This record gives sequence, structure tokens and C-alpha cells, in this order.
Amino acid sequence: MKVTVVGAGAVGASCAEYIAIKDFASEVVILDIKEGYAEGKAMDLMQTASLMGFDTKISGSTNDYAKTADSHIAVITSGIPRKPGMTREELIGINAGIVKTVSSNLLKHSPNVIIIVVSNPMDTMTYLVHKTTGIPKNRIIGMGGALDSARFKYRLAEAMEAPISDIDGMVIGGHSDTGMVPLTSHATRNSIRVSEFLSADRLQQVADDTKVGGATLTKLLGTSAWYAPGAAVSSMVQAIACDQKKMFPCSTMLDGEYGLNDICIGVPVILGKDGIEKIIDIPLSDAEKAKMKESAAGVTKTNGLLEL
Ligand SMILES: NC(=O)c1ccc[n+]([C@@H]2O[C@H](COP(=O)([O-])OP(=O)(O)OC[C@H]3O[C@@H](n4cnc5c(N)ncnc54)[C@H](O)[C@@H]3O)[C@@H](O)[C@H]2O)c1
Ligand SMILES: O=C(O)C[C@H](O)C(=O)O
Repeated sequence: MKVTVVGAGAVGASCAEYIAIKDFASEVVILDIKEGYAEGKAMDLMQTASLMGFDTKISGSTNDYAKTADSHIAVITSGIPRKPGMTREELIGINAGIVKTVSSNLLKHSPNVIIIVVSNPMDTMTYLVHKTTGIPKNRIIGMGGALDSARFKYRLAEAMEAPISDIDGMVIGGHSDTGMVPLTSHATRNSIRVSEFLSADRLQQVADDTKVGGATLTKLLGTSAWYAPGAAVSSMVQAIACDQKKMFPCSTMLDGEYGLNDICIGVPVILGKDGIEKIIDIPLSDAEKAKMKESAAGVTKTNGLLEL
């Protein structure tokens, strides 16, 4: 199983590291446009192999896509991250051109590759890959909900003073500061609804903190986060590589599900060897439906900025 990670920056390197440590892929190729950068990251990571106990072979490439040939899965992390005070949507001007070129180059050498889009604004970048490559929708997956759900569980555990392993919960909708829809009414601690443990006000605070999770970290770090994003991507790559049939909220092209069409937005899907094997259309409350509709309107507005 060969995996390519485009972008050897913070998220790309973290993603490659977690994939290697989990030791399910035979080969990871990291590619970056910056001369020598991917090769350096790959060599540094390979020098952790004997310490961390993995056999995955990691190599680097400076913009040579021939080295990515016959990849099963490719992760696109290339592009600029936001700085404190910015929204993800403001990155579209630079990142759209990068994502378009990168996805086209990947497909020249790996025509059957499954693409995971990470670069922001992620839902719109996922839509762009659909519109410009024309490959089947099961092979284009946007990563956002897996990360947002991990942050939701972190905030729920914090509020309940509970171990995170007790918590289950999911965030759907657009991967933006205002567009995320944390499903507080569905979240549980060991099968008991979290509303049994937390007041409505505290639950609202958890949802609000979850939605600005990326912005909070960007303010603290001066650039956006990488550990949890890298871990989220690696879990999705593993689900596909190992045909796990696991459920993650992912950005996917909708054809009527959730009452939405011609939009990529976060909804629960099953990930297995074919990529997105099923979209799960769960019943939402009227309030959640209204939030999802508003979120979709935001993503559609950003999609309108694309030059297709
Ligand atoms: N979807 C999510 O949940 C999520 C999470 C974290 C970050 N992100 C996004 O991921 C992107 C990367 O973030 P980062 O922190 O790793 O940034 P970074 O600046 O650390 O790394 C980006 C890398 O992309 C490379 N690059 C630029 N153009 C390229 C091209 N044409 N081909 C190959 N490589 C190219 C750069 O040289 C750089 O090394 C950003 O857009 C960020 O907003 C998304
Ligand atoms: O917040 C960002 O800009 C990066 C990423 O989308 C995140 O949620 O960490």
C-alpha cells in the first residue's frame, strides 16, 4: 500500500509520521515544491524508524510526481495556512491554484488514486477537485469532520471531567468557524446522552469552543494546528488502506442527501478500500437541519469564488 502526502509542511509531516508509526503502509512518499524539503523530512522521519518500531519506507520528492506513481491514496496538504485573525476562506486565492495543479499531477501518475483533501478552505477545495478532475465521487474525500469531532470530544471530556475514551460525538457541516454543526443531542458518555451531565448553557459553550477550535490554536501557535489534523488524516488513510469500514464525518459530494445537491460538506460516511463506500443520512432535529442549511449556504458562497 503506497501513500503519497503532498506538502511536507506541518500537517503533511505530522500525517506521514502518524501513518508510519501505525505501520500499515509499505511506502509513504512526501512531495513538496520547496527544494530538498520533503527529502529532509523523509530522512529525519526514517531515522525515527528503529526508535519507534516501524518498517514503512518513507521517501521525499521535490515536485517529481513520477516518484508518486501507483499510489493508492494521496493526501493534499499543500498550500498556505491561516495566520491569527484570518478565516480559512481567505486562503482560497492561493490554495485553489495549488490544489488544482497538485490533483492533476497526482492523477497523471496514479489514475486510480483516492484523494484526501486537507488544504483550506477544505470543503471548497474538495469541490474544486471534483469539478476539475471528474474522477468518481467515492475517490474524493475532504478531511475536516474527523478533526472537528476529535476537538468536540476533547471539549466534552473537559466539561464533564471525564476520560476522552468515555466520549462519543460527531461534528458535521462545513469546516469553518461558523459552519460546523456539533451534534450535541447525539453525543454520549458510555451510551448516556451528555445532556444528562451538562447544563444546556455548558453544552452550548462546548459547541462554541469546538467551532472555533482551529482559530483558538492558530491564535496560540501563530499558524494553524498540525498534530490533531495529522492524526485525523492518518486514521482516515488507515480506514481505507485496511478496509476498516469505519465511520467518519467527511466532506463529500452530496446528491440529495441531507436535502443538499452539488456541494461538498461534512456528513458521516463509511471509509473502506474504495474510499467513501456509503453516505449515512442520519435524521436531524429541526434545529440541526436549519444549522446544516445555513452551513451549506456558507460553503456554496465560498464555492462561488472559484474560477471553474
Ligand atoms: N482540513 C483541515 O482540517 C486542516 C487542518 C490543518 C491545516 N489545514 C490546511 O492544510 C494546509 C497546510 O497547512 P500546514 O500547516 O501544513 O502549512 P505549511 O506551510 O506548514 O505547509 C504547506 C506546505 O505546502 C508546500 N507547497 C506549497 N505549494 C505547493 C505545491 N504546489 N506543491 C507541493 N507543495 C506545495 C509548501 O512548500 C509547504 O511546505 C493549509 O491550507 C491549512 O489551512 C487543514
Ligand atoms: O484552523 C485552521 O485554519 C486549520 C485547520 O482547518 C484546523 O481546523 O486546525
